[in-house]
Amino acid sequence: MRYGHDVANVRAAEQATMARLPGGLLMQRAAAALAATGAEALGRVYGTRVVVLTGSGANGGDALFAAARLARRGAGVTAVLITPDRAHREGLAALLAAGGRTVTAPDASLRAVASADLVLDGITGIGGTGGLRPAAESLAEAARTSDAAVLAVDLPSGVDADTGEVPGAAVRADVTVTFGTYKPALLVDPAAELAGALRLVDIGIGPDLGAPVLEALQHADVAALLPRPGGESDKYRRGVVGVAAGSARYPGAAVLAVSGALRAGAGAVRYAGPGGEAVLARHPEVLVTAGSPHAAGRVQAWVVGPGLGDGADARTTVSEALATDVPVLVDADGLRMLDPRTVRARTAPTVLTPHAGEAAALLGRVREDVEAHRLDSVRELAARFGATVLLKGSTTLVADPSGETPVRVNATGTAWLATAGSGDVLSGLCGSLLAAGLAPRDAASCAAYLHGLAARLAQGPLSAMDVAEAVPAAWRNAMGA
Ligand SMILES: NC(=O)C1=CN([C@@H]2O[C@H](COP(=O)(O)OP(=O)(O)OC[C@H]3O[C@@H](n4cnc5c(N)ncnc54)[C@H](OP(=O)(O)O)[C@@H]3O)[C@@H](O)[C@H]2O)[C@@H](O)CC1
Ligand SMILES: [K+]
Repeated sequence: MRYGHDVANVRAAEQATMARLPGGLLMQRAAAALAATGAEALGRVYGTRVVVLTGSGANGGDALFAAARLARRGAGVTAVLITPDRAHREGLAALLAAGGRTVTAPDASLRAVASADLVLDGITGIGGTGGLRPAAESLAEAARTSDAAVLAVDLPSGVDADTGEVPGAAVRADVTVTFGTYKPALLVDPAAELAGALRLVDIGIGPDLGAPVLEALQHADVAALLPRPGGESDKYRRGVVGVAAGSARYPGAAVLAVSGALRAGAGAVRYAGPGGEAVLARHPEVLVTAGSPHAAGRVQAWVVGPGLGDGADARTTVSEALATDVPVLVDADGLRMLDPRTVRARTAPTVLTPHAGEAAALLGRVREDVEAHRLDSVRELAARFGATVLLKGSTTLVADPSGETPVRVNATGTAWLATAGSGDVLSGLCGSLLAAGLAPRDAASCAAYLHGLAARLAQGPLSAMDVAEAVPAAWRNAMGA
């Protein structure tokens, strides 16, 4: 598991650790790791040009100490002092002692950045608030347009550490070296997208960290959560999933949702709706009824919504599914028919799987607002509906209604997944895992993981059906088989 902790937690852990260790040791550990990553990015250190964007806090101190190490290995180092009278005193002294120089004039600073091989971004770390200020903004822009590798210290400056929001100008890094734990901004978009490759460095604060606010599943976690059929498994033990999706107008959504469900280990899939013929043509093993969910027979979870359209039948379908006492996943068109009171009153779990536009409609906001505040939005939706919410996106988020468990973040997705119908496959996949008995948060986060991994394994341009067909390979891959 990869964990993310908020700033208050990191600061408390830092205090507790520092009380046991000699002063300055944490910063030296941070600087050593930064210098090593910087040297790796440069290939050969001697004779290269390194520029430090130096802010007024300890983030700048880390960067200055790291630069001093590179200067001692023969790099020509220039520290751009954004607030010259407030630069980290010991860090600056170390750099000057190692032969580095400083620059403060705006023109000279921008020229130094433009001709650098490596830029160390030490403007702000976890102490930054709001977007970059104007002086820092032009330097960040110069770094972005230069050929230099940009190495962010702890976080790309300008992002909001706790929320992953990017309130204004920010640095775009190629690599971020972060200390002690991941900060939410490194895992949640839009900030995560500015961080580049991530490198987590253990500086010794781990034992003092409290509960994480974020978790990202890794292969081993998914392998431990996925169901394995035992010797005595019958179809009900493996889970029977009901799919109420598709319409005369959109039969494809039914086929895709069923495909996702079949490939995620369900013992059987029952389909209810007008798309039965199309479903059977592709998947003869499915038990089909033309009626509504009531007519479908016993299932252990329902997937309802993809391609339903918005007619009266669609409303009946959604309310019948919600009236059952099994887990229900609501997606796509089904999300437009949701009343928070009905969802909250359910005794079995409900999972909602909106993309940003659907989430915005549920929250009464505009899409851009949800995209800018993803973590907030997913938490608020989960609380408002009393449901587990999976907010789709380049980094998919899964929040539980209690608000007490860490939000799960999935990073296996690829841009190729933004293809028509891929969400239908995801809902089927997740429905299967719910039917197998996984807790809603586990089902949703494992489904997102497998879905993203399937798209990666399928490689390159792909259709939604390609994603569904690659799910078994993703499953085997996660299981290490
Ligand atoms: N945690 C750990 O264990 C360890 C942490 N370590 C390191 O410490 C870092 C945290 O250091 P920190 O607390 O000094 O804050 P930091 O991020 O340098 O920024 C604060 C300064 O920036 C300024 N400023 C604020 N907003 C701004 C903006 N938008 N644009 C421009 N400037 C802005 C603000 O100035 P002011 O508002 O007062 O003008 C303030 O002075 C952490 O990220 C890690 O790198 C390591 O040494 C190892 C151990
Ligand atoms: K930084």
